[in-house]
Amino acid sequence: MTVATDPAVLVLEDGTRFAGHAYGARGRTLGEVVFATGMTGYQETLTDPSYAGQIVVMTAPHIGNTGVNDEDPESSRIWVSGYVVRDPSRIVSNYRADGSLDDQLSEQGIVGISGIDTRAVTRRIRDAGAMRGGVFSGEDAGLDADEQLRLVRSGEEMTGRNLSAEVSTRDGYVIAAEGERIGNLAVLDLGVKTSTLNYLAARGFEVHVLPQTVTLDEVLALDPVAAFFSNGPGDPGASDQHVELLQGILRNDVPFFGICFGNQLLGRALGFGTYKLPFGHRGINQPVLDRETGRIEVTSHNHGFAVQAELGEILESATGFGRVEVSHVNLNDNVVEGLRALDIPAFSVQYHPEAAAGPHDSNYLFDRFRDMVLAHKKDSK
Ligand SMILES: NC(=O)CC[C@H](N)C(=O)O
Repeated sequence: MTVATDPAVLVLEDGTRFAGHAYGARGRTLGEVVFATGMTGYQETLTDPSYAGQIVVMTAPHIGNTGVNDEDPESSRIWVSGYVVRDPSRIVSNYRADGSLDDQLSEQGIVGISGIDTRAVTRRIRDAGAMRGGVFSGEDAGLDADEQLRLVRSGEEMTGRNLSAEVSTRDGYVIAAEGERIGNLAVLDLGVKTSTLNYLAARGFEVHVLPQTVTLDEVLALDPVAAFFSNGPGDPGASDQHVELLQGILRNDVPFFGICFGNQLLGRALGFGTYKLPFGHRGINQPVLDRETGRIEVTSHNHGFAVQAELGEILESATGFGRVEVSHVNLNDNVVEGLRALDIPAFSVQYHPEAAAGPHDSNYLFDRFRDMVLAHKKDSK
């Protein structure tokens, strides 16, 4: 494979410019520039719908070594709006590979840039916070620098952005339960990852994946043993309709588990606020404390927002759902990483127990969910 040498530039909204080479599709793309620290798992990152609207900078310097395959994607396509790497691999070297990352980015129209000092970009974002940015290549690389900056600054801010409609399934579908069947699980697809669905089906749930427009009546018509809200892109503060849906689900005594965006929506449903982190957590090496067991897990993350809640004591839901506690905390920065309601069967985590890509330390949460649902089923008989 030859590595392209035609010019491209990454422009940040503060005016910083990083010159590099075109990678993937040529053209221009805009988005929020964020960095991801995983040393492995670029396919899982690229296909995670939560990255919609974001230009992802990989801090691992060498990307593309293992090419691409059909087994690792977390959804049907690449969702990042742009991709920034330092040193793309010149060869594809893996027995599972059936193509190169560069080609796949081109095929899917994803504008990337290589030859970038990704450490410098990361330090800039870490110091100044996530910013809007743009990648310009092909003819757009030749645009006037002022024009490029104007375009970047005309891009949408992530704060206030609702992206659920862009990533959610249009039609509902079902994944059959494996083993002993527990019952129907209503899954709100806000950008769900395939691994999550597989883990849920493997725990005995008949997984009904529902579009983000689903109504409470439609959810209840499934006679669900539980409900699940997925990860997803955008600002949880802009998802009022999903907060209301969740409140309806909780009021109907349906047990609930949420991941990432789903955790933020549980936070809001219980009456807490959400806020934007300076540069977020994205990677597969984030230490999280499970306060119930005292165990520390190394976990997979991808979030730029978080739930605002006191860590110290037992809290009271301002929306009438009783007592709540912060169940998990990030040990790097004390950000809330999980919530548990004490008076209703509901909990959620801000990180990714499906671990794609990433360590499997937190897989137990799917068991905890199954156990909670089975206990609730028994109690309500
Ligand atoms: N992975 C996710 O679900 C991300 C949730 C939300 N979009 C955030 O950035 O915080």
